[in-house]
Amino acid sequence: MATPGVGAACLAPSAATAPRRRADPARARACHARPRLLQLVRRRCVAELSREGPASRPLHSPAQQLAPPLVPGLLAPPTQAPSPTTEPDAGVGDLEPELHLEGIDEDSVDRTVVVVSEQDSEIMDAKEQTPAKVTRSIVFVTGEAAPYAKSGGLGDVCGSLPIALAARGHRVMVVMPRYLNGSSDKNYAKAFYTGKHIKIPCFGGSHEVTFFHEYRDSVDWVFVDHPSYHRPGSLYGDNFGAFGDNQFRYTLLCYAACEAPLILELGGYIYGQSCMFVVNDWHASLVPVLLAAKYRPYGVYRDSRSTLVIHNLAHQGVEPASTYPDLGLPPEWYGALEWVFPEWARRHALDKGEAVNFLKGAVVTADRIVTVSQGYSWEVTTAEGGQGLNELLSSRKSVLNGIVNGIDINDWNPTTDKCLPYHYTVDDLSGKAKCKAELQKELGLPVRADVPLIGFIGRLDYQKGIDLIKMAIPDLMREDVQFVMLGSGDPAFEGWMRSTESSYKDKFRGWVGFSVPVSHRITAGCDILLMPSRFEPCGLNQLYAMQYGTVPVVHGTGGLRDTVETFNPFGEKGEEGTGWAFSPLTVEKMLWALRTAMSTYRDHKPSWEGLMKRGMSKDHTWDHAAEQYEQIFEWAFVDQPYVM
Ligand SMILES: Nc1ncnc2c1ncn2[C@@H]1O[C@H](COP(=O)(O)OP(=O)(O)O[C@H]2O[C@H](CO)[C@@H](O)[C@H](O)[C@H]2O)[C@@H](O)[C@H]1O
Repeated sequence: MATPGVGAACLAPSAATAPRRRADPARARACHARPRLLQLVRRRCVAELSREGPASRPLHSPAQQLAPPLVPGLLAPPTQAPSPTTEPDAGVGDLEPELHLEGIDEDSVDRTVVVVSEQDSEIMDAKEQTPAKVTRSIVFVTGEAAPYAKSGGLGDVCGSLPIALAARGHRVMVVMPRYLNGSSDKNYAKAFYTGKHIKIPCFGGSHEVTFFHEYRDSVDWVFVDHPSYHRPGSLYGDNFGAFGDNQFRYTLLCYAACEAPLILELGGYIYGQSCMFVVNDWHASLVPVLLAAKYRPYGVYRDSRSTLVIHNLAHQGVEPASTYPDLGLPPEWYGALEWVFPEWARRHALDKGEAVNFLKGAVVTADRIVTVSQGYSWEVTTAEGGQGLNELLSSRKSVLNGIVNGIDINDWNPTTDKCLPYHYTVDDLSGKAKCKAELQKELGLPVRADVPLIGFIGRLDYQKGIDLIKMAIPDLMREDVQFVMLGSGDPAFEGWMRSTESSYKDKFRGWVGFSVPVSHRITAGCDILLMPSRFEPCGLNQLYAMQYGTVPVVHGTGGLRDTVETFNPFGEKGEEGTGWAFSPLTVEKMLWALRTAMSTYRDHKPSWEGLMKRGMSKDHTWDHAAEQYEQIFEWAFVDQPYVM
């Protein structure tokens, strides 16, 4: 019997000797539905492994063979199993075979055994997926992923890119915390306790975490459970600010993510040591440091590589240098995380500014670095955009690339969106006008088709340029216009939104809060979406807006400049462009762009329709980006690990 493609790499003796096999989604599903087949395959692979020579040892379980003995005393499983808060998953690890597949060869499995969920078939129907040329075991590590937990664009990307990669044939796992904060608990209802738990030596103790798992859309969603993830508030803080123990919470996540591929038998067998770790932002940034400092010296993960994905350089996970011993890293690795604040940023004359910086740790240890747009990959190497890391990032330019995010078109699609009262397509926009009227009704604004309705959605944060909107509002409100803002964050801006609403009752609505359905209705119901971001690594709202025929007016920076083409009525092939990207970032320029957009809306209807249709016709799917990520992974595996 031939070895099936999915996961074969993880059990293969070495990257050099193991032929890489193509694994397609159908095969992935077949594997999950065929535990017996997998167990047989695994036994065979294990047998091959144990024939390897003096280095091999008897295998009792993959975890025993691969992890703790090689990293002495690092992550011992606790002696007593903790009592799970959810029923153990009978489906993980010890599945009882019911199907008799002996004698069926791999190819016939591919053709005949396809277990497709309703959701899967919808996705497959929507677009025929191109399989990847080389398939891999990919482990995403992230602080958030939609729909489980989301505070912004990071959650959107980590909730959809893994699915796109899995659809191309990769075996994909996403590791994130199991946040129980009251509002997100129900999202984890289908994730079950795996029976696996480990103790993590850090912060002066030994901290037990457990693993939960859900298999959905061909992706293994792995949730790390620990009491520090169970508290009210948002993911990273509450009304009093960021949680004081975030460094601890995400240290646990990183250790757990390094162990997960070695110990979790998902769909019957482990991911193993030949993985591509995709570490997102500072929350996951300790992973490449751990690979270099705590695994590779003991022979583990030498066949793995890591890619750091920078979604936002503004958050780096910086804490006092005195916390370094808490991280459980060898003292000689301090330099990887060492960070010294410039003098102006220190608190007093005796403050030496010494700190540890998680994101910096990943910048100096990851094999590849990706930013979420090409424009941003250049900006991070400049003093203006590098947030203090520009020199380091410049020194790694040869492995630094930009890939513009895609969007989840199953979630963000005006023809099927469950949050919308009416649906529409590029060929029939009548539903959009109805969505606008419904939105005006919902907001208590005068229901008028002729007035331009401008929207803003986003975190109320310095990055998003809310202060510019605040300065422009008195001028803008003199026009015949309606404006709706949805956002939460800085309490000062929240208060300003409320008071502005009471000053301009017929024109302005400020919705303070975080509501995904409302964000969909605003995206569909508005004519214009405003994004005056100071910097924007990629930006998703402008992509959603274009997908919904809403014309973006943005500051031409980072990913906004890469994705929004300014309207040109005299282009070579006639009218061109999908919106307005203004620059520099001043109130005057922003007002100029808004007024130009509004007059085009009012006085040049055919041009406006052209703008809407060109935006809607653009390909915003993940397909192209997923292919580019595969190329980055290829390059990473061609090279030796950056830090061996
Ligand atoms: N009050 C609210 N209610 C409902 N939904 C809300 C909301 N506030 C924000 N959202 C949603 O959160 C997401 C925000 O995504 P963005 O990409 O615009 O910004 P963010 O700065 O969070 O992401 C960072 O990471 C992403 C992903 O890489 C980059 O695109 C971006 O430039 C970078 O700053 C969108 O889905 C938006 O609809």
